[in-house]
Amino acid sequence: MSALLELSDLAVTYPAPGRRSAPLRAVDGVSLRVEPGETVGLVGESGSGKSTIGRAVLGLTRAAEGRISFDGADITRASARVRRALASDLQVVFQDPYSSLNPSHPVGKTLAEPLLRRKGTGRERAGAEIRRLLAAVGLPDDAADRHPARFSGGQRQRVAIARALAVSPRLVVCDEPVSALDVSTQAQVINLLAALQAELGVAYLFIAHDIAVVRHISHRVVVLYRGRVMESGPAAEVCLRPSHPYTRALVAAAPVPDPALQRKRRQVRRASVSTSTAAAVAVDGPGCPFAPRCPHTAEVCWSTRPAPTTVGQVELSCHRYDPGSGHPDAGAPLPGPSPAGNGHGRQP
Ligand SMILES: Nc1ncnc2c1ncn2[C@@H]1O[C@H](COP(=O)(O)OP(=O)(O)OP(=O)(O)O)[C@@H](O)[C@H]1O
Repeated sequence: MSALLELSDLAVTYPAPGRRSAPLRAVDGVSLRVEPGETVGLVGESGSGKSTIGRAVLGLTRAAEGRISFDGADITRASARVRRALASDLQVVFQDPYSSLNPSHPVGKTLAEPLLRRKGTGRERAGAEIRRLLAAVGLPDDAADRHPARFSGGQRQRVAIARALAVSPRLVVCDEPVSALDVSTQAQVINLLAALQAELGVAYLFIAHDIAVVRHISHRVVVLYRGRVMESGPAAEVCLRPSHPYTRALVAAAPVPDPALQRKRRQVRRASVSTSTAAAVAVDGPGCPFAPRCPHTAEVCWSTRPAPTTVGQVELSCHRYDPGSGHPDAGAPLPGPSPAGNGHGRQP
């Protein structure tokens, strides 16, 4: 059965700043699926290609190679007309709602626009729909008369979510939707997204650099490094028992409230990732992109790109992972409670 969203070997390149250098492969051979009603988290450090994937799905950036399909239809190079038609199925929530909401429009007008574009929706029906949407995202009716500047950051993000949901999309690309919010507001917005998903059956491609946030909302997680998938699988497996040294480093970097545990985690992180300057230098060689930072490298890691292998429900791209013994430190639980959140990843 076809997925709601499917990326197959997606590559996106950007022109290099200098004329002589090769174009940057910001996304390189990424494959993933999002099923209806599911949340797939896309996590990685800054520059790993997360937003580029989101933009390619939305048709804002061109794919250089590979295929993007939505509900079985190839949309990789969809025309503007097809994209316009897709807008009712495919929506986005960005990190900064202030820049994506029109500051001179009251919120009611912003929400009315997509509703009135729908055939057969008159002003009266749109008004009722706006009240329903505001209630769904936990805002009072009179929010419709206020301008974006009169809301807090968390409330503005609720407005952005309401606007995305106004057209009853089947998939929302959430690009760092909570990164600009304080921790307690983050939790409220995450819980809101999860509740709306349970009610409406909408799917999310949820992009964030914080693995704790991603784990809390996602059913499945895809870990990106330099545009390539390092590890993917059920959120609980990937985030609680990370196998790839890079995922282990990401998990160990997530803060925990206890300073003693934090110290132990820092030790794990140091053991997981080399932090030397030389190691931070980009490699575009034939090997594993993580090799310069990895403490487990062998010769093959420098010469050959690792192919994804399946270990239980997880897919890993690592030459050094041995399903029997793992890496020297893989599989062992990280010290202390797992990063924020009280669940073990969400069940589909
Ligand atoms: N328009 C662009 N032109 C040239 N290079 C770009 C462009 N957009 C992104 N890049 C580069 O592509 C790579 C991936 O960027 P991208 O923004 O997708 O990563 P990200 O994981 O979303 O990071 P962040 O969380 O910082 O946004 C980075 O090296 C970035 O500098």
